[in-house]
Amino acid sequence: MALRVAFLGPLASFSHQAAAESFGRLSADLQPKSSFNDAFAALQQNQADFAVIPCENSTNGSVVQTLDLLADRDNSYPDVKVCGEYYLTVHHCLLTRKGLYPSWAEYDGSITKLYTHPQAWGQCETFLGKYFKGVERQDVSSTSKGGEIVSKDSEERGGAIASRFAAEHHGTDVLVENIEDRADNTTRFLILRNGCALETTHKTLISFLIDHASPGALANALLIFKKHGLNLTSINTRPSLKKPWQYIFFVECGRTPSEENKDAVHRALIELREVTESCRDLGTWKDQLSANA
Ligand SMILES: O=C(O)C(=O)C[C@]1(C(=O)O)C=C[C@@H](O)C=C1
Repeated sequence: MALRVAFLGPLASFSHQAAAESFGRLSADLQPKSSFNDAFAALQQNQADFAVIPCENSTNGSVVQTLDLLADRDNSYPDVKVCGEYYLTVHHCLLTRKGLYPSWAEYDGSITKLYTHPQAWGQCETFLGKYFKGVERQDVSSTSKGGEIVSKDSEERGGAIASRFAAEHHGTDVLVENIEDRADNTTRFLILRNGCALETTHKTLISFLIDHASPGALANALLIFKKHGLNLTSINTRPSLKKPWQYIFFVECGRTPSEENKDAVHRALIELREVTESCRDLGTWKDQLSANA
């Protein structure tokens, strides 16, 4: 099953970008949620394996909503754990309904309302102070939500602060680009997981050669992994180049470390040496998909 990754939606938010960039290569199932609370709840209820949540911005400081959820004063999310981080460079644009203004050079100052996520205002204060002093500001659940609102409204002269990606997604114009106060504007996202659902797995890679003339030699070798509680996760072969049609087997196996199985790999290797022509321990590492505790 693909990894389920929750993030603040709708699609084309900065959180979506961060989730896609941090989990894209794992072909994850990216799940937009309408609030940070919903993303936390999905994780706690095992409806998501990970959540990608902003916690801090280089220009505007902490995302207090996230800190409040992590503070978890009423113990609603006891199993939510941080397992990683991701830095996203954040470039904001001013989005307006398609065709509303010909260009920024010809903008007549008629926008009456601006929409964005509360975090984004503070990242664009210089631009807003210069061109939109006194214009009404409406907080919305995400920058992408702001883009969606201005793409749909037909009466109002609204503007949204969001990404170029959101403009393309919602079919709005980009009236001005790079309106953030600082070109190095960066948001740090925390990667969260459910500490109960997914424990850290350690993976080990072992290679061995067996006597192909001996029936059951491979089965005997694989049974040793089973005996020591080592879960087989992949088997590959390459020609041994010693004899034609003889192979080196590469076996990857995983285990959730515990007091009982801490010597499992060592014990399995001792037994493997007895049933194989040769065998080699190629190393153990923390499985990236189960992440760090
Ligand atoms: O509104 C979005 O697009 C989000 O993903 C949220 C968020 C945030 O809360 O920090 C993410 C990155 C930017 O800093 C602005 C907004």
